Amino acid sequence: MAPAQGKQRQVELYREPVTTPGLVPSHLKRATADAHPLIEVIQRFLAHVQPGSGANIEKVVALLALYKVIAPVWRYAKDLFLRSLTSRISIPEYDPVAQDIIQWVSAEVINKSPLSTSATVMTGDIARFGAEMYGGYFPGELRGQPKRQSDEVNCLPPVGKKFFWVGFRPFLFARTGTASSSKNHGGRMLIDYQGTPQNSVVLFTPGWSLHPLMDFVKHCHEYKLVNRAGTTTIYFSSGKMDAYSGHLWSTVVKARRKLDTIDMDDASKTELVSDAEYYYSEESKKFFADCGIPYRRGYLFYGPPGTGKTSFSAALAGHLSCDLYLINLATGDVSDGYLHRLFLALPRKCIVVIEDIDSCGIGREQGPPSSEPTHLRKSSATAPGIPTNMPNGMVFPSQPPVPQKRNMVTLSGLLNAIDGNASAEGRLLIMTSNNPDILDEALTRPGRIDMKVCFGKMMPKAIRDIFKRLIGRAAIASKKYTEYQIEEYASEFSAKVPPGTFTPAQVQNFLQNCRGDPIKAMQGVEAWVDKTRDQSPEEAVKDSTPLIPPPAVAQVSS
Ligand SMILES: Nc1ncnc2c1ncn2[C@@H]1O[C@H](COP(=O)(O)OP(=O)(O)OP(=O)(O)O)[C@@H](O)[C@H]1O
Repeated sequence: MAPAQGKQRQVELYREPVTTPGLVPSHLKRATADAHPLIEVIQRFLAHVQPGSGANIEKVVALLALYKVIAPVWRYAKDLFLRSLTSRISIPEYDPVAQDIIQWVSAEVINKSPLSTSATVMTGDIARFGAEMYGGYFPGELRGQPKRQSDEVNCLPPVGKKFFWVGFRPFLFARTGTASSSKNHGGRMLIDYQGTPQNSVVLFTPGWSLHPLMDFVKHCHEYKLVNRAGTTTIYFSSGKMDAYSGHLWSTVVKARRKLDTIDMDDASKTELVSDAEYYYSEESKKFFADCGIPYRRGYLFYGPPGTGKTSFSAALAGHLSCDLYLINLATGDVSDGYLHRLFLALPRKCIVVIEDIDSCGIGREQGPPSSEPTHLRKSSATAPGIPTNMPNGMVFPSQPPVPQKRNMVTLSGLLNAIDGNASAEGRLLIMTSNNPDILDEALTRPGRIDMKVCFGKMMPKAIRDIFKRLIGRAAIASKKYTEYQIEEYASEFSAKVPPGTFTPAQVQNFLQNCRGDPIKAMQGVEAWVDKTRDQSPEEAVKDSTPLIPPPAVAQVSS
């Protein structure tokens, strides 16, 4: 008998309350309980504490059933309102415009509102990943002070919706989830020109005009420019699209490098800078348009490694207040199609650098280069029709053979990407090369390359300048030396360094190790020159890098 009693008690305890008789149809009660498991718990609890209270249970269920019916109607009404009474814009998240908006919402809505209840929070390495996703900047990164990425916690808008006011106008900001996310907010996932789903940012505002939205987008862009003065965003192609974010480019934000920190021939620097400034002037834009010339400009920077080709490109981007896009074809990961997509995704004003263009095998399509050794050849910079500003007769040192990597980009693919019909206009293209002589003429012909600039080894003035910058500034700041003394030391130092022998990277490396001490620099320079003179730039830098010996292993006698 005992087991049978136990069974009956169990049935009483867990009898199914949704089947209680009443006005609410039982299938609706069942649907409610299915949608909200908590209802089941409440009903069971009420049935347990007050077994005869069918009416109470009925009220709870009736209320929730009402909610169940009203919720989709409310959603539909809200959607109908958004569709018919608001204007909206959708922007793929990889687009810089979307990143400007995300930054604004992060800084002005999420971070300032005490009522923000959700955010995407990132820190450390994840923050770096976030920086890549969100265009490389953080909401806290204000007044040109990039924060250290490793220990900052940053709040970005969560996937979902955020409502805010700008003045008297309400806005609704929505971010879709990832391509694989089940919550992708009404299917507002954008499909890019390749048919790949992209995360997107959607903005709504009441009214039937797009103007308020466009004004807001402009406002976000200006906000970015103001808050990010003093930094340069560097985009680099990793060769693969990020499967999570769908981004073609990864980014880092760096403190803006000033042009006066690049030691090079003054005439070349001035000519390059004024050419680039003119290129982006209104007058030049009009000239290109009037003449029907595609609005593009190209430079070839050539010279030994470590002479500042990439550094100058970054400084120029900072000077022109635009972003820098770096493409390294030598990784072997970039194909013709991918390169084409990279160029399609460029904004109108930017500097694109294709690094070490000679090292990826491009230029070999038209047959092997001259058999004459590179270090004996004269520069081809005096090609007719191209303004040059390099010292003629420049002789390059012998270069170690560059290991050829798998080359997935063909010359025709590269030409098509940089100035094919589909290629965007407005960019400034810089190709860098250690061996300009082996480049195919089609690549460097006027129209594709408008200026060739040599980045050579250090001459006396540049040596004095780098000494004053790397040693003099700290020494004067310490008040141990006067400006006059530093001038004297700089001249003495430059007299001891043979001209045209060392790259800026080599001299920089030596001076850095002197830690702002001019006496140490003067004492060590002759020995350094003797030791380094015959080394290749890479060997010299490696050799002067202090090695920390492994800890001594204690001898244990048995
Ligand atoms: N002309 C220069 N003025 C100031 N610093 C320089 C200059 N050239 C090189 N450097 C320093 O040397 C390092 C390497 O420079 P960078 O990468 O710009 O050289 P590069 O010519 O682009 O080399 P590679 O051909 O290997 O890409 C950087 O730290 C940079 O600060």
